[in-house]
Amino acid sequence: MESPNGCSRKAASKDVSLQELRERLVEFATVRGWEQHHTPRNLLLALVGEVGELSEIFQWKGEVARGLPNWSPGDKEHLEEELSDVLLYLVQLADVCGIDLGQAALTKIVKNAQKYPVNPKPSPNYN
Ligand SMILES: Nc1ccn([C@H]2C[C@H](O)[C@@H](COP(=O)(O)OP(=O)(O)OP(=O)(O)O)O2)c(=O)n1
Repeated sequence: MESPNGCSRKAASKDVSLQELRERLVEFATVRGWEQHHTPRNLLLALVGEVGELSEIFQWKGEVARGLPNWSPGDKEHLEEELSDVLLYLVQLADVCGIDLGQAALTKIVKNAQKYPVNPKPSPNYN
């Protein structure tokens, strides 16, 4: 079944690994001769720029309900693109820094759980 942006549901539900993205991005840059430009600093600046573009989508909209029920297919497609740009630059940044992003993220989740145990005293942020 086709989604509004033309992607099949099967393709949309495929479990994509960070390693696959990393490999695809290395190929993308290599065949264009862009590796020389993909330095940590340049990729960080590109990432921040894309975070800005992502922010613009939400700018001035007020609070937005989870699932974006009132957004048009076009708005959702735009969001998909900007989220992807952020992810793709983040994956590239981690790669050129020699960081295994998937493992690093799993390790950070463990650290987060230790820092914020279940059933602590009521958090002032949520009460
Ligand atoms: N040197 C580059 C340039 C682009 N890209 C990839 C990563 C992003 O997914 C996307 C970014 O492309 P654009 O700079 O054209 O940005 P947008 O797609 O957001 O276009 P626009 O800024 O016109 O909305 O392309 C990349 O890997 N390396």
